[in-house]
Amino acid sequence: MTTSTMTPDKDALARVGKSVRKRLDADPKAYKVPTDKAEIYAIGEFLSASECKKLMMMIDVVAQPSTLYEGTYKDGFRTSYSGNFDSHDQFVQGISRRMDDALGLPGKLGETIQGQRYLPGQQFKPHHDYFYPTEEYWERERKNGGQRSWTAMLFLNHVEAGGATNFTNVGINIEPKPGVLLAWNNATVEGIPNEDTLHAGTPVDQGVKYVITRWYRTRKWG
Ligand SMILES: O=C(O)CCC(=O)C(=O)O
Ligand SMILES: [Fe+2]
Repeated sequence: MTTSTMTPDKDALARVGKSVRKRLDADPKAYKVPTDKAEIYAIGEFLSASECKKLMMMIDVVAQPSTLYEGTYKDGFRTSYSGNFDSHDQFVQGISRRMDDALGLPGKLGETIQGQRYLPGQQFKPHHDYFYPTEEYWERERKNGGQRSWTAMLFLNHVEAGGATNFTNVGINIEPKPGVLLAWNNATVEGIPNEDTLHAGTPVDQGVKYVITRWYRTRKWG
């Protein structure tokens, strides 16, 4: 078996990784987390307070118990509530475009923005955002835009206690702060899914946590 069949979309992951890296490195507002294990960037004040508020209200409308390919709500793996936004909504389209612009990626690569809400005790245990090509779901996702490259996540509010995004192997905790965009490359520079991007939405202890996420594929999504 060749490397490219063992690692689907390897060349595309390397190419997309490189172009986003170049874009973020040139952005004076983007802060690069100092680690060699993964490419993780943060941009502060990406959204205004009123945009965050509007998105939180929209999450309350679409939120249902979160689903997963592996593990279920019942297993306690991902106990948040989440839902996809209406991709035809003009406000959602504007936010999506700004995320695409920050990363320099064409919007067609991005999945519909997903909103997520965690109440006290709720969490998303350590996981990778990339797909495991050995799993049954892969055949569908392969045709659906292929492997996930970058993740862009926006924190919408301050959480009284808990709820940090923890990059388990890197050993960093990112505390929720309203309007902060967090973006990371799920692959290595070579285009191989990066195991060190393992991350968790740690349990909320007090308050509520709201985030939105947009995952980018290597090819046109959908
Ligand atoms: O809520 C978080 O901090 C992490 C969310 C996450 O990992 C995801 O939605 O893929
Ligand atoms: Fe994730």
